[in-house]
Amino acid sequence: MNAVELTHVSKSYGEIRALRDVSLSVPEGTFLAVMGPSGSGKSTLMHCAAGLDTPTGGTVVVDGADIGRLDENSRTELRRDRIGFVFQAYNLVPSLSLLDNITLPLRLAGRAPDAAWLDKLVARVGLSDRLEHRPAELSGGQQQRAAIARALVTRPAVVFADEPTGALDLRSAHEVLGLLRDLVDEFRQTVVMVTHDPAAAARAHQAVVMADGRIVDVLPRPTAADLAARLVTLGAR
Ligand SMILES: Nc1ncnc2c1ncn2[C@@H]1O[C@H](COP(=O)(O)OP(=O)(O)OP(=O)(O)O)[C@@H](O)[C@H]1O
Repeated sequence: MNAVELTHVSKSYGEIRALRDVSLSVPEGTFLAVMGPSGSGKSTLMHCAAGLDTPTGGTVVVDGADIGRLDENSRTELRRDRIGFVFQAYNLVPSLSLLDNITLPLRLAGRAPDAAWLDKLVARVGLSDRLEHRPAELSGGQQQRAAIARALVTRPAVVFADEPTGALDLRSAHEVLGLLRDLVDEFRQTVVMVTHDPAAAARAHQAVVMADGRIVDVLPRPTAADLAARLVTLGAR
């Protein structure tokens, strides 16, 4: 089954056509990277796929639910319970401990943590001995790993990661990407990641390249060199 399925999705902002007839399937348990020059529509694609923005045309199905047919409450619930988000700037709550940050989505949903899953997740992201710390006491890499645990705590159908390594040094970025890939391989977590970095996208199972609101390339098992070369030709147009 597909965790996410976009069919003929378009999105216009007035005269600007940010997405033009985009169709895309993300099978469960796979890792997809979305690349493309600035302004090509990556964020718009992700926002439409995550129910944060409403397409002008086409359909978006997440975890079997046609988002366009849901009322606002059901869409909010779907986002809260079935979708995880990881941002470039981590977006942890500074006043909360790491543990409270990680379990926040469950509290918002009025759900009790599954203790076994929480332990496993926290151990897997390497933060078991940091749970009482505040975000400011942690490195950027540790904060992003906490944000990844927070995104996974509800066992969502899909995690959307927007430039998750954009603020990290090379070594932390490598760790975070390795972690995302492992979560896909070990837990069959579906991940969709927007990135400008060909080396990051090369960790995905598949990469799509966007230009002018369209998907212009689909690369299975992408290499950093192939992606970098493709982006150079797009940038040169
Ligand atoms: N809220 C908005 N109102 C008007 N135009 C918008 C809005 N959001 C995006 N756009 C336009 O839609 C197009 C696609 O933007 P989008 O942010 O999706 O690109 P992107 O590939 O994510 O770029 P970047 O890599 O710079 O983040 C651009 O022309 C942008 O200016």
